Amino acid sequence: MSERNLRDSVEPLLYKPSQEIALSSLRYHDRRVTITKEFTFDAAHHLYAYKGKCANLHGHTYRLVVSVSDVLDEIGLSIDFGDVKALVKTHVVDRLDHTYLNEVLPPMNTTAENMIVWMFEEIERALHAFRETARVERLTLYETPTSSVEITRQEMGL
Ligand SMILES: Nc1nc2c(c(=O)[nH]1)N=C([C@H](O)[C@H](O)COP(=O)(O)OP(=O)(O)OP(=O)(O)O)CN2
Ligand SMILES: [Zn+2]
Repeated sequence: MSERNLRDSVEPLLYKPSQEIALSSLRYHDRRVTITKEFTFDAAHHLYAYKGKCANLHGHTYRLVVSVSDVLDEIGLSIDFGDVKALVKTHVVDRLDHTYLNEVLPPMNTTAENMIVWMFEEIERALHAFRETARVERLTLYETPTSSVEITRQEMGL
């Protein structure tokens, strides 16, 4: 292949400086898109008024799957994955990681169901303060690899 033919075939694939792209082409307008970020944390707990092994002190590696939505900004981002990471870590994950949940959470039985309602309220409050148009859409909390609970915005009555 001649040098000229090579240049002609490669040039269209090369990165173009962003100044050459019209700002309006960087996003879809007025679209709300849901993004999802996952977290893990380790914690100990026991259940009250429960007949079975989970009445005893034990631990889990919890997995929390957080889906949030927002309208796209001027460059086509809903919410930056990094902002969701910082917010969920600050308001939920770092408060629970390597703790004894029965002491750290507000007074409640530490079932996965109760925990996910509390998590939804905490994340929704922090997200709304961060950006008024942002919403929590869905949370899934895995207590073990085979046991999970889930709650949606609709189930929260929002
Ligand atoms: N509906 C719920 N049921 C149970 C909860 C709960 O929060 N909501 N919690 C427990 C215990 O905390 C237990 O640690 C987890 O239960 P389980 O999935 O039965 O744990 P296993 O390790 O036995 O799971 P396998 O993967 O089947 O070995 C109990 N129930
Ligand atoms: Zn448990």
